This record gives sequence, structure tokens and C-alpha cells, in this order.
Amino acid sequence: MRRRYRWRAGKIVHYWDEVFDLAQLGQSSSLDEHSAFIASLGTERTGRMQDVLSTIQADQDAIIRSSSAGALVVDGGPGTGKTVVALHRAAFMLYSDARLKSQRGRVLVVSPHDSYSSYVADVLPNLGEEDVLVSTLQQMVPCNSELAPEDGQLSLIKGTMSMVDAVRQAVEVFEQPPATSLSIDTGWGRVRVDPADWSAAYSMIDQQTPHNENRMALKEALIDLLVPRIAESEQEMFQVRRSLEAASELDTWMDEYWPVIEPENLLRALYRTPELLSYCAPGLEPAQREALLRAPAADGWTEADLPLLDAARCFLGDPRSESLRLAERREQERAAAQVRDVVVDLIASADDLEDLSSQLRNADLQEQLVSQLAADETAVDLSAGPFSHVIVDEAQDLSDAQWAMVLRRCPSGSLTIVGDRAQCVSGFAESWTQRLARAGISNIRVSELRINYRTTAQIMGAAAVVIREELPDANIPVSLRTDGLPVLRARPAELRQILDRWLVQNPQGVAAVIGHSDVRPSSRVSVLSPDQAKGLEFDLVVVYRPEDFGQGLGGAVREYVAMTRATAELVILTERPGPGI
Ligand SMILES: Nc1ncnc2c1ncn2[C@@H]1O[C@H](COP(=O)(O)OP(=O)(O)OP(=O)(O)O)[C@@H](O)[C@H]1O
Repeated sequence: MRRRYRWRAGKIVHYWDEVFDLAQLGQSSSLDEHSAFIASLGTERTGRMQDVLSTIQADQDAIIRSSSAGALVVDGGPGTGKTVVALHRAAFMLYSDARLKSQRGRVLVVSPHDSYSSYVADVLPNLGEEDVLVSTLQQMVPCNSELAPEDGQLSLIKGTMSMVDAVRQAVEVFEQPPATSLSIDTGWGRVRVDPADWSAAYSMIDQQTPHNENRMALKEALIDLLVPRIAESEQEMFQVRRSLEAASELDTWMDEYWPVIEPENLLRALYRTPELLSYCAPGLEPAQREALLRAPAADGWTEADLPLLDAARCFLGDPRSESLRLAERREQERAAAQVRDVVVDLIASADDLEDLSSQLRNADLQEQLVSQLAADETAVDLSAGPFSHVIVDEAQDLSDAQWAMVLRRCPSGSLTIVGDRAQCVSGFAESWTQRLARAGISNIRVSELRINYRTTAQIMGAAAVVIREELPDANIPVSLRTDGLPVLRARPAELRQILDRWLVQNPQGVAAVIGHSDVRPSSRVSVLSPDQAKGLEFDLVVVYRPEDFGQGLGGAVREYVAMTRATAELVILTERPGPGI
């Protein structure tokens, strides 16, 4: 059991117990009365998600405590507490699961957009867990230029597993064994390297190491094979090795058969070279390959390129790795020589053994010796993982290529996958099991949540009508709050007036205008597109001109997502004829 305290102005204003052992449940503080609980759901929001540990419900609790092994899907309609459950589950696992703790307990929360990252950022730290990274997939792939917009069809092609495989295959194209031999002059005689030597060296290296990082390993393995062929003494071995390491012929040969590759260049080559694309992406339809090759060869990248760039970075590794290792080795040799010189000088100047040992114990000298040998600290990319557990929110929207990004960061396969098939703009006809199997995730468990804690029955009823027109079997949750205000419909021209009045009448509340309007955002008013509103919630939501959200399923899903962000009041501003206008 863990007792938690809430502080205000330096005083404890509330405390409660988290019970990790079911046997102790009866001894803990009891939940509020049901009506008080429902009333609490209607309180004004702050723009930041709060932890709701003291009112977690039985079905949510069962999910929070379920095993961390493998992939758990939490499926449910809007406002059913999927995000709440996923975050509390991470905190519970980190607290109770020794296996996760022993892997240094890092948790990644994959967020759908930046505003969501700030919205949920406090929950895990408030639950006592600090070692959590909340990030969008986009943020995990550093990109120098601004992202360009892209055609939806092309994004779908780039999001396929065939494209991830194509990137992997393209790396292998640049790892072909040489067809000819090479003769190198070492200064101790000439030595010949044959394709068979290459193959022997290749079998000595770890094939799982990324391409650029393996280049040096391959070169070293080749040198290991060559040195004994001409060196006759240990002294010669050292010198022949140094000579081969510096031999420009060997580097040129390696450049031809195992070049250092920049990830961006690999992807550009794939998009621009028909033969390479056909060879590497046999899984794509010819028309899909043509669409990729026809796309303008812009220098900027699009959002759909990022998972493929991430794959390229992972399979290639750091292009600077060889030069960094060589520089590091040179620095170590220089430092070692310097230490040797200092010690030799000391021995020469010391009066006797006692004097020498007292000089060696001198703090200044020790510091000098240690700092000379200290290893260089290189910046570590924390988002590269590995993570002991990964939570993916709004998971219905991930492409296969994005799933591959997630899985590369989670070797344990311990995942909490949170989503709602009815909130997928591009449609989600399959089951979770079928969908995730395509992404390479099997043996999943699916838990469902059916109670809506956010949206009143009045709002949910109106949203249900919109989504069911395109998706008759959409999984609509049951709203716990039935005492809501009716949904208001009006013309777009009334936006300013409605918003200003509401802000005066609700001096603490937060509002969102969802849709393209000329309203300026402020501390209490967010202005968002439906995609940017995913996962968030506001006391008042004004859905502005939903007729501009797109046709068919995509338009209906965007409108449904926008409407279900409201906790208390919903206003639809539209030119469409309909009830209430
Ligand atoms: N047990 C609970 N006690 C109190 N509030 C809760 C509880 N469960 C959920 N809520 C509240 O309900 C609201 C919706 O929760 P959450 O954002 O987790 O839903 P969701 O299923 O992720 O929604 P969406 O799919 O629309 O993003 C939040 O304000 C959350 O605090």
C-alpha cells in the first residue's frame, strides 16, 4: 500500500491510499458516494489531465492491474478513461513489477500530438513516477527542415510494412561482397585480399549491428586475417596492423562494397531509382511504385517519411561511428602516452620509492591522470529506447511503419495499446487482432471500456447520430452523466457572440473552437483542427463548420471526435440545415 498526499499552500489538504494488494482493499479509504462521484465528473477542467486514482472504477482497476507481459489493447469509445487507465497502469507496473524496474523502468508514452503531450505530462509524475518520456512519433525522428504536406495516397504507401522492408533491403544492397581482389602495400610486403577473405571476415562480425557501425568491425576482421600473413614478429604485427588501418586502397575498396551511408540519402535513392525500388519493394503494386517515383523529389520530408527515416537510421546506425571511434582511439593512445610520460618523469625525479609513492598519491596529479583518461561523453538520444513499457494512445491511427518504430523501441513487447476504432479517420474495418498482426504484434489481449465519464448523455447522443450514419456498428459508450445541457446549433456567424458570452458566464472554464475559424487562441480558448483535438477535453466545445471536415467516413469521424471533446456544453455552428437552426 502507498499513501499519497495532496498539498496546497504548504498544507496537506487530502490524502488517500493506493492499494496494490487486493487483500488490503477493505482497509483502504472508501470511494466517494456514487452521486458525489458523478458530480465530480462535471467539475470544470483545467487544461491539464488530473490523476483520478481515488475514483478508479472496478473495470478500469482490473485493466490497470493486469499482467505487464505482452500487448494489452484497451478499446473503448470517447471518454471511457482509456488514457487514464493506460497511465495509471504504467504507474502500477513500475511500482509493482520487479522485472520492469530491473530494466531501469523507463516508460514511453506515444502521444498523438504536442498538445496531448502537455495535457498528460503531469499524470505520471503526480503518481510518483518520473522516468517517463511523453513524445509524438514525429518528435522521435529529428529532421532539420520543416515538414512538407503530402498527398494522402502517398502517405498510405509510405506507411506500409513493404516500405519498411524495402529500407532494410536497400541497406543490404550496399553490403555486397566484392567481385575482385585487392593488393595492398604495407611497407612490410604486399598482401592480397580476396573475395573469400571478405566472406570469412563477414562471417566473423555480428550481423545484427547496424551497417555503418559494422563497417569498422568488418575492416578489423579483414585486418585480423591479413596481419599474420606477412608479419613475422609481435612487433611487426603491430606495425603491419597500423599500416593496414591507414591504407587508403583498403578504404577505397570498402567504400565501394560497404560505403558509409547517410539515412536521408538511402531513402532518397530508394524514391528516385526505379531499379532499386523494384528490387527492394517487391511487395508494392507497380502502380504504387510508380506513384512513389512520380512524386516530386522535394528536399523536404513529409510526416509519412519519418518512420522510414527512423528505420533507415536504425538499420544504418550513425554514419560518423567509424570516424568517432578512430578519433576516440587516437585520443586514448595520446592520453595513455601522456600518462606514461608523466610517470616516467616522476620515476626519474623521485629520490626514493617512498617519495615516488607520495607523489603518485598527490590529489592534483591523480586528477590530471584520471581526466586524461576520461572517456568522451557523447549525447544520447533518449527517444531511441529501449523502453521497458510503451503506451500508445490513439493507436487506431498508427500506420504499419509507425508500429515498426514503436516495436524497435520496446524489445520486451510490453505494450499498452489504447484506441477506439470509430475514431480512425481512414477507417478501421478489421479487428484489433487482425490489425496488429499486420504490424507484427500477436498474442494480444483486448479489454473493453463502455462507460463514458467525460461527455453528457445529451452530447453523446448527438455525436452518436453523426458517426452511425457512416459507421452503423460504431461502439458508442454509455454516458454516466445524464443531466447535461441540450446541444446548441447555430450559424457560424454567431461564433464570437456565443464564445464571449460563455467566457463571461464561466470565468474559470476552458473552451475549444474546433474547425477553421478566425478566433485567436488564448489561455482559456484553444483553437484546433479535429486531428489536433484528439485525446483532449474542454468544458465548452464549439464545432465550427463541420461541413468543411471532409466527405464520407473521414468527415464523420472528424466531427465525432470534435463533438466528444466536450465535458459540459457543445455548440455546433454550421450552414447545414438541421434541427435547432
Ligand atoms: N474513474 C474515473 N474517475 C474520475 N474521472 C474519470 C475516471 N475515468 C475517466 N475519468 C475522466 O473521464 C475523462 C475521459 O478520460 P480519458 O481521457 O482517459 O478518456 P479516453 O477514453 O482516453 O477518451 P478519448 O478516446 O476521447 O480520448 C477524463 O476527464 C478523466 O479524468
